[in-house]
Amino acid sequence: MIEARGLGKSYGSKRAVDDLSFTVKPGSVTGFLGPNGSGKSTTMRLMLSLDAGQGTTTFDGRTFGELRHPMRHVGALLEAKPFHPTRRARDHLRMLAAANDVSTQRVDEVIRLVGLESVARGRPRKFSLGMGQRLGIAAALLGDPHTLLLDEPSNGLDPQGITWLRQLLKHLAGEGRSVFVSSHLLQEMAVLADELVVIGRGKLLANGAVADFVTSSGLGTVEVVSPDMATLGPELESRGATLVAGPGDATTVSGLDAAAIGDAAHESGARLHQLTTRQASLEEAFLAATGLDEEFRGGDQS
Ligand SMILES: Nc1ncnc2c1ncn2[C@@H]1O[C@H](COP(=O)(O)OP(=O)(O)OP(=O)(O)O)[C@@H](O)[C@H]1O
Repeated sequence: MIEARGLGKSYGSKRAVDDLSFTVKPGSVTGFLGPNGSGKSTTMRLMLSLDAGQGTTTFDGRTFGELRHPMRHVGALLEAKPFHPTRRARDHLRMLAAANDVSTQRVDEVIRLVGLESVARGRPRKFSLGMGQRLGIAAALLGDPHTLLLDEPSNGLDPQGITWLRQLLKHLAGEGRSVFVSSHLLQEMAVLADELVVIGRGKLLANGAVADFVTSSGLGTVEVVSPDMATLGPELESRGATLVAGPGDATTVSGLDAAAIGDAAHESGARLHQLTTRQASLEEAFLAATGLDEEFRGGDQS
């Protein structure tokens, strides 16, 4: 279990992270989402006491600094290519292993796990971004930690690599570990994460189950087909719904769920031929939650 309490950090007059508190549960993948510059990387550095700032983060009750062999408790990937360009990949991992009392056998195990066997004796200088990420992930996994903190681990991975990473992180969470992972890829997060921490301009916007975040956006709609729409339409509007014609002969209703629409149809004597709930996507919910908190916004295409 990770518990972050009152995290804060300013750069000059800019408040990059502002009184941020959240929890990350074991046995699940927790996605860390926020627009560009919202403070994700700063938060992760604060959690590991790599930046001076306010607040505390505990990992199963202890701060990072209190852990005797930190790598055996918390594995972290914070930036792309965090290794010496000319030190061979395997030697880099062996050095980290030695410093943390981890066996050489484990070094070879993680090299296999991330699929770098064929280049393990090569120098990272020649690695692609994706290969570098795999080496960073290998380093994070070296101490077989109970907690993982990964900043944009899918950066530079190809589609097969992203699928591999998803399966790996789900597997690790399934073993009871806490996995905290930031990503810009919302569609990937939608299939990877069970829980979310969402921030905007350094402040917490949401912390909870992905499904609750999407439902609470209120962006879900219901497609209704009824031969008695002339009766049902005004009835739904009087109950607070908004109606839009289509698709096809359906009417798209927002503001009421399927049960409320079914009740309204029953009470007004309207026949229902179809009632289809359409959930909002994580992307729609994220954009609705962070729309006003976006610092860097591209221009409209016109
Ligand atoms: N070393 C620094 N000096 C000054 N300002 C900084 C520094 N590092 C980060 N910032 C500022 O703090 C804010 C948060 O940055 P951070 O990198 O934590 O955001 P992020 O959510 O990780 O961004 P991205 O999604 O683009 O990687 C930004 O406005 C950034 O400009």
